[in-house]
Amino acid sequence: MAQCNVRLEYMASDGGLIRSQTGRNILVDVKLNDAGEPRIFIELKPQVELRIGKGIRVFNGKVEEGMLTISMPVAMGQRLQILLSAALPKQLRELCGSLRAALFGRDPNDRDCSSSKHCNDENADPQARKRQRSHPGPLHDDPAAGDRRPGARQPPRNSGKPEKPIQRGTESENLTQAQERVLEQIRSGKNVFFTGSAGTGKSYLLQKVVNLLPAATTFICATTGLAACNIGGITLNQFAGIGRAEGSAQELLKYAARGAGLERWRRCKTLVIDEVSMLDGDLFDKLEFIAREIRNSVQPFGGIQLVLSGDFHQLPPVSKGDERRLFAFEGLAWQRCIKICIELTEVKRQTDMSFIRVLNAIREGKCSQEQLRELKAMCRSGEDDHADGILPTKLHTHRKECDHINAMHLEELPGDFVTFKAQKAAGSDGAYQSLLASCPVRAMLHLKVGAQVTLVKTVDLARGLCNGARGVVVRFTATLKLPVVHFACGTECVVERQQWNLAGASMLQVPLELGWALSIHKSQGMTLDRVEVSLEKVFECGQAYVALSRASSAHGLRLVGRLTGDAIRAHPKVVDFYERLRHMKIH
Ligand SMILES: Nc1ncnc2c1ncn2[C@@H]1O[C@H](COP(=O)(O)OP(=O)(O)OP(=O)(O)O)[C@@H](O)[C@H]1O
Repeated sequence: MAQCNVRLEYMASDGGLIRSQTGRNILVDVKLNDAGEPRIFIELKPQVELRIGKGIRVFNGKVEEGMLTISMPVAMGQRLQILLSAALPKQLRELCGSLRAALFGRDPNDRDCSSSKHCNDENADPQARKRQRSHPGPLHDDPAAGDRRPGARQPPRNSGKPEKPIQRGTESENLTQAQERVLEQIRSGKNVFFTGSAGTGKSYLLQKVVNLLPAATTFICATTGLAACNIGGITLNQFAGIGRAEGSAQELLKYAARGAGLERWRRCKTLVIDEVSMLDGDLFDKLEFIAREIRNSVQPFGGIQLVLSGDFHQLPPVSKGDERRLFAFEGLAWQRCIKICIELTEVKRQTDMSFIRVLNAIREGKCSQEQLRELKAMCRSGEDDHADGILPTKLHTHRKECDHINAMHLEELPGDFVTFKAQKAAGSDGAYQSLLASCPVRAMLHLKVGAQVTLVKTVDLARGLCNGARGVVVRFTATLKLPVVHFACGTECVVERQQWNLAGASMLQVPLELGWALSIHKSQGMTLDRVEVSLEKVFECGQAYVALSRASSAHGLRLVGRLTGDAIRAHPKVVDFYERLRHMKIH
């Protein structure tokens, strides 16, 4: 099995592209289907299952660079090119072994790839080779790193060749009307800010946006390392090449206009920034200045298309001491660049309308005493009575408190620890340390049978295995000692290591965190099945809202401690911003 970026290209008999589909961090495997026949399974949505038969060609010349191309006939003289990239070479070698085994009628689990007889690059179709070259290279999630590795794909330069048009089609499946509108505006090249309350599908939509835009000229960034890891991108500071962003705009320009940073600024056509609520307005202004200077352009943001996503009612920019940071919308760059704001209003995380109404009132800091009483009445109270042994996760304002609670509970469990050490796959020591610091998983994960765990990466949405899914470790597998987790949604499965990438570093680790307690900061973006919230220590606007809105239902939310209106605060500037936004009816 390989986890990689995937591009499927359906080609007409004359070599023209009919349609394509892309995805990042997708699982690709060769295994037997229910009828016992070997198939290639690609975990796109919907899943793609392909027959392995006559006419299949495998171009494995770039396996060591994390790329592999498979070409096969489909219907009516058409061919399908499967372009895999950003994979671990070991996984691709195994995939080639399984393919060869399948072609020769052996069990695809025989993954020996020592011979390259039938996985040979020599007779590669030149067109497929060309496309493989233009396909995202190893660790493409960090375009910044692409140019530093020996032999890595060079970014396309301004050759005058028109860029591949943005594809329509599969990306817009299952979207709400507002989500569709966002995609439409992005397709037409506009700068777009899309926002909405928790659970309205901003992250869901962002994934579609990422799949939609050409990988070579699109940079996927987030304001924090954690958020960047979650979307398979890089931090905004890494993109900009400005280190810790300390200094005046002129000083930052000097850093940005060097080496790989300069190359990224020049190459970038679309810049996606997630969790924009945590972007400091002053920094946004400086970046806009840098963009115009480096690109020698008077256009807003130097002509780069901006796609911003986030909810200003959630966590704000991190303050430095007493110095209050500006919201991004307070800066001049916002006025200059952002003309299209689209608010997603259809909540997808929860279905209970009265719970959604109370959450929305909390978001806007307008929760009446009556609504607070209503919330208390809706939520669970008293003892944990979950028959499956999965306890609610306690959300806390401070990470240290969570670490203490988790360590204590784990220690109390009987039995031996099983430890999972993160496996470094690529990157310098510095980049690897940054990845570890940003990643939602730890360098060392200690588990025991009975440990409460939270899944920290969406691995299979259809089976309820999303970021935040709660479960309990029921055993470890005999050979690899991987954890088998029973999840609150009813699924029980082996949790395998997943790949994490950031800024040129890559590692494999089991995507679990201890689940007795979790910091509110770390929970941002998650959907939690069972959660316990105490709002007594809340110190920041938006914190109470982030904590409460993680719950997928009021039934799965337990409120403890005193709940007063004081804990529920919305920042007046944010309230004003959203009022203006709605009043202006920009969209
Ligand atoms: N159009 C859609 N169709 C089906 N499910 C959706 C859709 N949009 C979002 N969802 C689902 O709704 C849930 C919440 O979505 P998501 O996490 O993207 O919301 P969000 O706006 O990013 O929330 P938050 O602000 O809390 O991070 C997820 O389980 C997601 O898969």
